[in-house]
Amino acid sequence: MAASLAIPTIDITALLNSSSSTTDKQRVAVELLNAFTTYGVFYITSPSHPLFTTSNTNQVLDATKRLFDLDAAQKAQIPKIQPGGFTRGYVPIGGESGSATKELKEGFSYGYEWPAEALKAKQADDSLNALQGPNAWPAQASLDQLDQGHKDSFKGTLQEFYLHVCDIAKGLLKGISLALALPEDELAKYCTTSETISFMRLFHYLPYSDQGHTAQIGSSAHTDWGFLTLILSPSKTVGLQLFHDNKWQDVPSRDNSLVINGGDYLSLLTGGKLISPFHRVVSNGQEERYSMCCFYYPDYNAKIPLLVQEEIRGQAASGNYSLLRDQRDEEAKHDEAASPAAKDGQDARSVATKLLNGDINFGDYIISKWTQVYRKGGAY
Ligand SMILES: O=C(O)CCC(=O)C(=O)O
Ligand SMILES: [Fe+2]
Repeated sequence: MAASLAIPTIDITALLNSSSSTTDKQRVAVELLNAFTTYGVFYITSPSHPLFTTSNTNQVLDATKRLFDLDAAQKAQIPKIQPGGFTRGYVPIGGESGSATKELKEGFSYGYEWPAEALKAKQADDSLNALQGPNAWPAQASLDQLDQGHKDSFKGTLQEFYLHVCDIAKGLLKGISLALALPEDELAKYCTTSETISFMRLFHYLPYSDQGHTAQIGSSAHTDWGFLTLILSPSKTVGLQLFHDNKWQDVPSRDNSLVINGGDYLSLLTGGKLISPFHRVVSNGQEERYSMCCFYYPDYNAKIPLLVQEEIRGQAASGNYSLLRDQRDEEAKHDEAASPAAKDGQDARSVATKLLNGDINFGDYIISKWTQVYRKGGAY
């Protein structure tokens, strides 16, 4: 097993209460700055918040397991995610990869639950952006089965979990703003409608025996593209790893806490000062692993202004950002015509330059990213 790092756990309570003193918030901001500039990965907790309780973790884990325990025919009824950025529904094994390696996981992706009337009105006047839309829940008969004999509803549990995690993300934005010596509400300006385009992904990783992690992997080495990733992983077995000091090192889950990863967007905003960590998910060859990951995005229309002046954008762009890298598999890279990243005669690299230059917004860009990691070969 790889060595373990001294990754801090930060109590973010002061960022979640409107009555907190500036001193208390500043104290958390200092810890965040330290964690973001050392690893880009850390744990957060807040003992008084319902999210960080064993009973909540068990409830969310139980709902997740129930879903993946559905039989193949029921899973086949759940709409599968499609290329194109708006990812809702079932992710079949092999249906996505950030590299040419097969990722041995299945997933379920959901996000903001629009009130029916609001959704209808927005669909009628065509005012939804391309990352907004309805969730793709299992069929009603499957939902009934998922709820049978359980006091907590499957859908209700997951909806509440999503809202709680988004609240935590909003709290973190305050702390990160302070960490950057910016007004507390500065970063929230880039995330005014984040809750409606961000989403949660439930993952079920399957064990594989290749401990070189080359033939198969849980999640290929990558950085996350958005603002923040918030991960609940009750599995105690090895899984998430961080590339640090030139080697892969375990980031084991801790009770009553979430793992936070800085995203590429946040890192680029800060000229690379806050790290978007290079990470992957591996199997120990024996156990299954479950995780629930919220990918918190900036607004669809967000650009990437440089908020921290002490470093230049050229330096930032030289970092290892998956956001700026072509993640299609090798075969697709040779088939430029079939690649949306290549539209208008642009290759993935020059589209990334457009993003950095502010000529394309985050939402339009991220759609091409999702198409890069979509894999046609997914099977149940
Ligand atoms: O499952 C995890 O713990 C992390 C997954 C991940 O890194 C990702 O999907 O971007
Ligand atoms: Fe990730």
